[in-house]
Amino acid sequence: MLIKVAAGIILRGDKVFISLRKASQDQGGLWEFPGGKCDDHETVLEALKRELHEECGITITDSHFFKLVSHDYGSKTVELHFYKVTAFEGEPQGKEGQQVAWVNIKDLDSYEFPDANKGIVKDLLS
Ligand SMILES: Nc1nc2c([nH]c(=O)n2[C@@H]2O[C@H](COP(=O)(O)OP(=O)(O)OP(=O)(O)O)[C@@H](O)[C@H]2O)c(=O)[nH]1
Ligand SMILES: [Mg+2]
Repeated sequence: MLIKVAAGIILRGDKVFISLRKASQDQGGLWEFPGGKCDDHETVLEALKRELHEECGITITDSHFFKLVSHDYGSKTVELHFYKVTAFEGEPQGKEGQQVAWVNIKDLDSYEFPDANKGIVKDLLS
């Protein structure tokens, strides 16, 4: 099964906004870049806008494609489309009750992310 996912790297100065996946979710207890699965007939950018509005309460006004990562978790393969989100309206928050944090980009490696994110975290640190 191939799952297409849009994820936003929400940036403000030298900080990035991350959220904690709930224990009940896949990869629970790990930090992530907010986002989610693309619906049928939806572009990745539409999915990114919808998911960041649903999960963080923001409206994206500027974003740029950053990287595509395919990762095989065994039971499924995710195709993660990462976008840098550089301008938005509203203050990001955990709209679904998830724990969230603004962290310094240089400290990103002290947070535990899913395996699929390891390369992205490295890229952001370099
Ligand atoms: N949003 C997000 N998902 C990620 C990241 N890294 C990663 O491996 N994933 C995987 O991508 C898949 C889909 O993401 P999701 O669970 O956020 O999807 P969703 O918001 O539509 O959730 P739902 O199906 O509960 O409605 C999950 O299997 C998740 O583990 C990441 O940085 N951000
Ligand atoms: Mg999600």
